[in-house]
Amino acid sequence: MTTLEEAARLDAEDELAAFADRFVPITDPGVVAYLDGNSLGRPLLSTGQRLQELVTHEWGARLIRSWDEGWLELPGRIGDELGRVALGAAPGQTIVADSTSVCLYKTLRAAVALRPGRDELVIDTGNFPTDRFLAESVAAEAGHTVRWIDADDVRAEDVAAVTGPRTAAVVLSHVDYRSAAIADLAGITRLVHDRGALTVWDLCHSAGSIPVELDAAGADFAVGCTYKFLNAGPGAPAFLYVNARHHEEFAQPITGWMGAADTFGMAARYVPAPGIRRALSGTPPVLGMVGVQEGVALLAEAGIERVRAKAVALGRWVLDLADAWLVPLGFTVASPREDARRGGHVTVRHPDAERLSRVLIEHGVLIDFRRPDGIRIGLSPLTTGFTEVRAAMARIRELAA
Ligand SMILES: Cc1ncc(COP(=O)(O)O)c(C=O)c1O
Ligand SMILES: Nc1c(O)cccc1C(=O)C[C@H](N)C(=O)O
Repeated sequence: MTTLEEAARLDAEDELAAFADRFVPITDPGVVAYLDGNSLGRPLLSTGQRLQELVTHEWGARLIRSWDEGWLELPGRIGDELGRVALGAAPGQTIVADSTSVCLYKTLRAAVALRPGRDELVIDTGNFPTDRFLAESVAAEAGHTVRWIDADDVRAEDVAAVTGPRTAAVVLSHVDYRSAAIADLAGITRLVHDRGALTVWDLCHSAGSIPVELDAAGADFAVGCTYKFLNAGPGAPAFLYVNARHHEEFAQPITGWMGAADTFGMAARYVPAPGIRRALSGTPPVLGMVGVQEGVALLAEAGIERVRAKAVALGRWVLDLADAWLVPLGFTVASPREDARRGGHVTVRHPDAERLSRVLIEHGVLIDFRRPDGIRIGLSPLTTGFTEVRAAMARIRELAA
């Protein structure tokens, strides 16, 4: 069923439909659909209000006193809430800081240092560039070798094939940025631990879209960004998770004063802070953290389970429309069809995807193109509607015909 009536029925039954009103409305009449929330989530109305208040009151009126009146605590406080709402992480293990790239660098260096005598880092060739580049540079710094998994959709058996007594750490994305394939976080973590190595999970395409159970899986480290499904804003700070069992030995390379035991003691030597705070380096980006706080608060209201249920329904809707309208035109579906294996977007492939993506964007269908031939349709359950998706798919059919 691909009718407008069916789309209207799905929208009417959508328990999360009202959450769209909490976002800055799209006023550009040229926009047919925003399907790129997995690259940049839409802004919450409350973020604008909170930023205004912060500038006027906390910054403008309270001035420097605000650091002691709450700002210094924000990275850990928001981290704990994010951990509770979306990551399955008990308090004291998640902190908001830096960019995902920098958090990856810190955790990779720390992971390698925790496994002396081992000299291999494992990553897949399909991973996001920042992950691959950093695995290579950390390996070069440590005198390690990168062992590549040559797969788009990494399975436990692929990891098993390249890990062994030389493996120090394995870096993987939980949800693949191109295909949306979900990796078996718990199973792979178990397998990597059986081989004596550590895991670093990239949760960029999971956080705020699909429930993650880091503690239950016994994960070692995780990083992720907040500007996608958490709607925190362009360049908003990332997050980093370190399982409590590693806190004492967690040694990250950017040893700034904010991660030191006594930040204002102006000590002669760096002594790391106890707990997750040692993952910090410099002054926390307070303005950027406002967006994270608002995004996490909204997610807490909506509930990650309901968000996931709607992401699955939206994904199925895209697949139904793609099968009916796009496959006959030469498209193929690159994302897993099984709901349990597909994250929060659907990618379709077409030989002319690059040109078609440009034309689609010109016509108000805001998707993105991922090399070599993928059109990525991002589904953000707090803002995306079923009628909106249908309108976009109809436009793709029309422009590709
Ligand atoms: C899987 C993945 N890792 C990392 C990043 C990027 O991290 P950063 O925020 O440092 O640009 C992205 C997206 O930008 C991503 O999709
Ligand atoms: N972080 C981005 C940026 O600074 C500019 C443009 C896009 C991005 C993205 O987030 C891309 C995204 N990680 C992806 O999966 O493609």
